[in-house]
Amino acid sequence: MPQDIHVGSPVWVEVPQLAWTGGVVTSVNENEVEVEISDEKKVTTKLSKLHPRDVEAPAGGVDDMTKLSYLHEPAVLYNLAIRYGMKEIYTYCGNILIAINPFQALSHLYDLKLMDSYKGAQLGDRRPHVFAITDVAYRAMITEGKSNSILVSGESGAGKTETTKLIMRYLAYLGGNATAEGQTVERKVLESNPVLEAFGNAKTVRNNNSSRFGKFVEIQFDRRGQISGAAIRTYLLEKSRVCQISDPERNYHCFYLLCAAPREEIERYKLGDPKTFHYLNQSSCYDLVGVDDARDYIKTKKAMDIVGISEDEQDAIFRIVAAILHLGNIAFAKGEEGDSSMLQNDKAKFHLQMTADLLMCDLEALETTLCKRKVVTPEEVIKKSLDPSAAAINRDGLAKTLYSRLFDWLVKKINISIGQDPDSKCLIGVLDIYGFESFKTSR
Ligand SMILES: Nc1ncnc2c1ncn2[C@@H]1O[C@H](COP(=O)(O)OP(=O)(O)OP(=O)(O)O)[C@@H](O)[C@H]1O
Repeated sequence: MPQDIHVGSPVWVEVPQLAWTGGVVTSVNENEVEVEISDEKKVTTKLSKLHPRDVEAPAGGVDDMTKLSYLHEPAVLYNLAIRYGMKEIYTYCGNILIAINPFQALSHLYDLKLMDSYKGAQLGDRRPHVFAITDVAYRAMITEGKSNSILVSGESGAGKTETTKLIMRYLAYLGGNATAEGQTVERKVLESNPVLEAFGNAKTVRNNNSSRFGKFVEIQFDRRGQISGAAIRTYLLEKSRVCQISDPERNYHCFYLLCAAPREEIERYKLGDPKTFHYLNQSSCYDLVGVDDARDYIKTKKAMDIVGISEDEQDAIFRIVAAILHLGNIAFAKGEEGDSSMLQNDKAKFHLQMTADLLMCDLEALETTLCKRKVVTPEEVIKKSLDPSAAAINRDGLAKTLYSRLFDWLVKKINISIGQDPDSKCLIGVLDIYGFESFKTSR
């Protein structure tokens, strides 16, 4: 709480909608303060809720917020807003870079000329930029001979994935030579993106293409500082989304892509309208504006070709995706014995049959797995019957495990295709992980 606020002090005061607005204190009465915010409009608030305002701060804001007289929330937000208004999306706070999503292509910010200008420059010599941060990480790696990491964090839709791609582009510029490895590795990492996105991204309230997993991209370098390999590690895939989605979000893209596949494939996997699948119809959102799922299905398959996933493997992948959709439609009813369950109807039997066919497993074994739980005691193994709701939970557990194993397998395959360098001297890791989101309930 500022001690020196008195009548006439310029302050920031919290107001609905605007978050913060500037004003001048007109009266102080113990803890109650009256602030004139504009056109003789006044608000009354507690002294502890006010922040001092620097009236001498530069009109165009500052490019490094450690230069601000006051480093509190309203000062930071105001500075970022002024700069954003001037299309300056990057601002430093010491050696941390803050990037504001421009939601429009700013190609002049990322061209070759600009990359040249950041090469070897000291942090702060040039305008704040993601290339400057990357350059510092690279130079430190070269001079100290130690690996380095860049952490990219922010809430959903903030621009983490785009920023990660820009970091990789700049590292390829620094550590690649036009004909060889650097470019190839960067290209391979980027080319694997559509595959990762089809299986790890989904539409959320904030972002139509939200990554629902954390990603650590390792760019490996040899002794000359040239890129010699790369690897992608993934974390914390949001498994619950496979079985549970809320309106107006979507499940993982791959489910909708497969439902929009050419007729031959739809018949092979006995699919149809996404509205007929329990794992998709919990939300009323099926289509995305500007996205053609049928076209993206073909694009994903092409990306799979590029990363070396064979036709047979692609069939196996989509069989699992289809099996998960059928699995979700296996509904249970109360069985004859107490606390037991059985398939609800012929429709459930059809989906069980389809799941077993697609997963190439025994139908009865699958049914038993869903309706019973194995309890291992020191003496024996008991099969305990499950009531319909426990069987549904069991079914969802299987769907989640199948999906996350499939995702892990894809990542492994992508890494083989990109190629790691076992003798790499150092690496730069880029961690793209969501943060700052607070949910009412954590799933
Ligand atoms: N630097 C940028 N220039 C232009 N557009 C951008 C930039 N950064 C982000 N965007 C736009 O914002 C959208 C969302 O960004 P992005 O997918 O990178 O967010 P994210 O933080 O990774 O979100 P999530 O955590 O949900 O995956 C992008 O699809 C792109 O349209």
